[in-house]
Amino acid sequence: MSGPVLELDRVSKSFGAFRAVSKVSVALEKGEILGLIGPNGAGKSTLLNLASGALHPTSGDIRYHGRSIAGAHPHALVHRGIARSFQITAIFPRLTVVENVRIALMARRGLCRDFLRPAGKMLKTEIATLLERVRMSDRAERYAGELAAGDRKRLEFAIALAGDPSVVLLDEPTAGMSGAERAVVVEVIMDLNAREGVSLLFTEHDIDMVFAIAQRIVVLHQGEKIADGAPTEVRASPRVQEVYLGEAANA
Ligand SMILES: Nc1ncnc2c1ncn2[C@@H]1O[C@H](COP(=O)(O)OP(=O)(O)OP(=O)(O)O)[C@@H](O)[C@H]1O
Repeated sequence: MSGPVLELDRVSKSFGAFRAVSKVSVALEKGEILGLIGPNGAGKSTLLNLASGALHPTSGDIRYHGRSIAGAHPHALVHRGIARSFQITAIFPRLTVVENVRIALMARRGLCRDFLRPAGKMLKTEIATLLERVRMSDRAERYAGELAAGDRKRLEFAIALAGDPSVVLLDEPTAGMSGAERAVVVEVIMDLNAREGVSLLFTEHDIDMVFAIAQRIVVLHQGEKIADGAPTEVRASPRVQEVYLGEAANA
């Protein structure tokens, strides 16, 4: 089927009298890496929350493969193929990397009632594949709570990928990481997109990273979309320079 995988169609979101997102339209194409940028408070996280079902739009529609998903519960969307990775990682710190991934796989496959069975060999191949995809094979037996920021984020990717998603939404995937950790996370993101054809929509404060990996960039400012295009077009936009890049330069 052609057309966007995920489409936000003139979505608005108000919190009381405050409009955090105002009539924003964004179409994520199949296999695309789309970066969402904007100054603090521009509405990026709100837009990602609307896309993942964590928030429901005040008006406008959201479609996944052409069908409206506005108002759908996040769990339902995960099962349909939209995975969300959070700014604050949602992992079990006292379990190992392998155990965390196993639980994610079991949950996605409705095997939760088997939690108490000896789970040593269950899903071994799938777990190994997921860990390989996020470059974590060598950390399989480490406790999740002892991992460095970049490793935690990659474990979180593995958990998101356990549902075999076609769309992955990422909220600041390299936040709080060292340069080296960031480089590995970027490599994993690029690889997921290139090898698996996963469509990615991500927010990020690290502008260099956005311009390095995004194929298209949407810029928000005060809840409104002010640019949407190829990185070179966005970089050249006087409006973007004025409200966003100018602000960064003055910071
Ligand atoms: N639950 C909420 N209730 C009230 N206001 C909210 C709520 N969530 C977000 N806002 C407001 O909506 C605006 C957009 O917030 P949002 O977190 O989407 O921005 P952002 O672009 O992700 O910002 P940042 O880059 O700082 O993370 C902000 O002014 C914020 O204070």
